[in-house]
Amino acid sequence: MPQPAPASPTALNSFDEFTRLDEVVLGRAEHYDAHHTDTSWRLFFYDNVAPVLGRHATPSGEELLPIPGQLVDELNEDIAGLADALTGCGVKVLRPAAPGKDIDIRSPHWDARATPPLNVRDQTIILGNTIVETAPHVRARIFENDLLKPAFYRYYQEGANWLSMPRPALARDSLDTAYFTRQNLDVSRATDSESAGAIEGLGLEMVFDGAQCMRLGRDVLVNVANHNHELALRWLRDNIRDLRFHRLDAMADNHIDSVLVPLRPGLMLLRSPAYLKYLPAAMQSWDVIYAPETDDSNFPDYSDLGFVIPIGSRYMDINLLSIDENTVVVNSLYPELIEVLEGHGFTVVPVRHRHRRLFGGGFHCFTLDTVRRGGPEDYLS
Ligand SMILES: N[C@@H](Cc1ccc(O)cc1)C(=O)O
Ligand SMILES: NC(=[NH2+])NCCC[C@H](N)C(=O)O
Repeated sequence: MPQPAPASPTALNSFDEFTRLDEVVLGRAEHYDAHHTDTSWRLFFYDNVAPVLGRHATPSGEELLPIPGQLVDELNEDIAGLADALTGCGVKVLRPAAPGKDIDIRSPHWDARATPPLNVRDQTIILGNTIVETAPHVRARIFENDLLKPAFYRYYQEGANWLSMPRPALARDSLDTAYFTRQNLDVSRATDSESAGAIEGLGLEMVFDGAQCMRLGRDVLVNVANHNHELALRWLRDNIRDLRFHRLDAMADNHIDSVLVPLRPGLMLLRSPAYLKYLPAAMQSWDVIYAPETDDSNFPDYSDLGFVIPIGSRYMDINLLSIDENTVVVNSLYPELIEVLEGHGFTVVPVRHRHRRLFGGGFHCFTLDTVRRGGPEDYLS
């Protein structure tokens, strides 16, 4: 049943992924007309893009990979549908500011075409009453949170705490390739075209995205797949003293929200049984809904549009957004999942989302849930 959201302004309060949602920031895609495929981008998406980078059809020297305008328009249509659905559920929807044009950014060591604030889950974690800005991996995303600052200041005025991890320089050797080399994967297709400058003596930096975390009340799961992430886990533990951070040992290359989504205490959605072993012991006895198989017919056919790189996997739609412990917003183009969730008694709000593999985000990625009703409960004992 839709419940009215409280009158604004509201204090920041978000400790988990599933208690009743009252307020959310929803990303936007205006001017998402290219992927800047520099080394930091290629490494970040390597799991998904390596096979395509290997094909002779790739824009090897050409770093700006254009995205057809029709796809951006369709994405914006789908996001508008998501905004309406959230409002219809009684959730207050805030938006980042819109970039007015394509923006080229430059640091002392590199330049990049800025990514618009679409996947707002990625560069921030809300931990209770604290906004934590994380340390971007992709150079094109380093100023992305500027467009969320109007919202962050609003919460700050209402009493939120606000912290930022040290901003990484993302110089030539800042990123750790260990996750790939440990699997004997050759990363040269990502690193061969590196043009960024080096900073003498710097080495691996703290680099980490908010979407590497899953929040469970007083506990937070943190995916650590390399030394960049290891430094960030230490920073989280040193700076947020009242939550318990659990290290997931390389459950994925980086983000985990298309692998695992806690649905309510004692029940989670998981990509497959192979991922259980990464979870804290207490979660291994939770009930699990495994993501039903999909095939290519669930995804648009882009053959008429020429070369379009899928930066997201087929599992992107696991990435749902909970309105409360019984209500979830799910991509209508994943009917197999809707059926399973309804079978478990969930009310599913279906919203169409076509191009999730091109822009690399589902509904969890597109949103930053700033106000939920739950507190720092102990769900793990
Ligand atoms: N393999 C990564 C790469 C990726 C990250 C973010 C995206 O938006 C898209 C793709 C996926 O989990 O997590
Ligand atoms: N918060 C996000 N942007 N999550 C996206 C994770 C996508 C994941 N790499 C996949 O390809 O399935």
